[in-house]
Amino acid sequence: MTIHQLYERRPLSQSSARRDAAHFIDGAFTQGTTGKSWENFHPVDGSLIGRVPEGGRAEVDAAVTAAHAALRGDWGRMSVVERTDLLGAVADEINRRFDEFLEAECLDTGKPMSLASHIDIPRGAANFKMFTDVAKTVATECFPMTTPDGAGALNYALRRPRGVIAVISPWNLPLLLMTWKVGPALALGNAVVVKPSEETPLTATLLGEAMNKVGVPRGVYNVVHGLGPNSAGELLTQHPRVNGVTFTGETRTGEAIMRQAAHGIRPVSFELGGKNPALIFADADLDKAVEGTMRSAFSNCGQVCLGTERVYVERLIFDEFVARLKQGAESLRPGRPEDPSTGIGPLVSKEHQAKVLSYYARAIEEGATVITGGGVPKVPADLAGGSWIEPTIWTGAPDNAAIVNEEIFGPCCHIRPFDTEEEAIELANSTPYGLAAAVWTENLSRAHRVASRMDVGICWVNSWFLRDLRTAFGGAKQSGIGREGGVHSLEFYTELTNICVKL
Ligand SMILES: NC(=O)C1=CN([C@@H]2O[C@H](COP(=O)(O)OP(=O)(O)OC[C@H]3O[C@@H](n4cnc5c(N)ncnc54)[C@H](O)[C@@H]3O)[C@@H](O)[C@H]2O)C=CC1
Ligand SMILES: O=C(O)/C=C/C=C(\O)C(=O)O
Repeated sequence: MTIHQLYERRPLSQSSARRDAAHFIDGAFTQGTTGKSWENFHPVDGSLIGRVPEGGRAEVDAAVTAAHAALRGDWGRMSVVERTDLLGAVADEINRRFDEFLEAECLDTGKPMSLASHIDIPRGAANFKMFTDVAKTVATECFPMTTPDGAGALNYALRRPRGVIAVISPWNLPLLLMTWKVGPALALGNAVVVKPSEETPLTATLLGEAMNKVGVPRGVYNVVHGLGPNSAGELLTQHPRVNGVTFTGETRTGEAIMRQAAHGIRPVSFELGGKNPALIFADADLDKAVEGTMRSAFSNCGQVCLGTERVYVERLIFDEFVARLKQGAESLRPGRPEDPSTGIGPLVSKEHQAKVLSYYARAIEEGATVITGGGVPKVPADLAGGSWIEPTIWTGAPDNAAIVNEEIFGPCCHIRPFDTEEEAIELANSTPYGLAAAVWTENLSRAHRVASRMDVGICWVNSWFLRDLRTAFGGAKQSGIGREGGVHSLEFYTELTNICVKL
């Protein structure tokens, strides 16, 4: 039976029992001691999924203490092979319980199962597998040197785990983005305390069960739920015994976390916001460019930091491109995650819907022309409680408009014509962000030339979100600090100790 057949008769929100989340500290699930909690709602219809406990100082302290104990205990003593075998088993366990992870992720986010079953959950498992390979093949540098007595000396560098890593993760790709950090952290011998987004607590909690099932020692993987400021997020990133902080989310939040991590000089690794451009040249394969931009602007309801919110199209094909993207956007039918014909899910929450709608209103004030969308779609009565939004396309806004410069994080883009390659490059680089770009052209020389001038961490040519996990991933300018992925993750998750041996 396929996952869609499983849910054919009953919506996901009615087919599962109420699910309360729990902290996972030192290998055990707990509701903690604060007595505070919040309600977690299904963004599709506003139904209650369950309650989430809010962690405080006691939970954060307990989790950090457990993580240090794990580093001093069995986990710290394991060989790389033993450690990576266990993490391979975690990946297998995610795959074995694939449907449970899928259901939890779609309950929390409302995203279509067709999307999460192809991207979120498989990547959750792959993030563990990939970094076990990296950890097993880490090389080290060695510099033989001469000394005045002629005997010489040998320098070699040992890579050691950094220690206890705080992982602060967002709600748009909850399991994928959390394991993208937990995978390398653990493979390289660290222990983690995760503070998942308050919007999406379930898959991080479920991963605790997988860790216990395969025998990952207690204290290696900890989860403390809570909010950001004045709550578990701030307490964790300020905690004096946390040795490094890795974060994916909004740039302004990154600034706050950086200040918090400054106490005690803790290193940070940040993947932050974007206002990513797509450049569509007249010599592009238009079918591919339209299909790629459809995905980059609208998939996951536009809640992807790498998504395209600015599209620059060579004037010769501008009208045709706009017409075709409009047609595509209007074909996206809102629906429940379990419905295979669903083209677009809701935004993650009512709060985020209000934010995106405020930009839709701002677009009008700024003089943009609404090509399609701009509001809340009509949905069947049983979905009326959800945080739905129309895929939206604008043209004609001035280059300094907020909708052209600020990250909206919704299914929307502004399309503007350009006349020369030089102009397109200048427009693409014109925001303080520098996460990703997409260049669409069939001209090989132009592809390389333009890509090399994008001020971004990741530039796709004739594609989008094509991910090889061995590559450096991260943002330039205000879109991040550092790179993760493949051997690049070694930089943040390990400390180098140079050993100089006099011969
Ligand atoms: N570029 C990206 O990858 C993402 C961008 N966003 C954007 O950010 C906006 C705000 O959404 P949020 O969920 O609030 O994202 P956020 O970036 O504020 O939060 C992400 C994570 O950081 C935590 N956090 C917030 N403040 C903190 C603090 N002072 N110390 C420690 N942890 C803290 C949150 O609890 C959550 O786990 C969204 O409307 C969206 O536009 C949201 C998610 C991902
Ligand atoms: O593929 C990845 O590792 C990450 C993809 C998306 C994000 O980082 C994001 O939307 O925040």
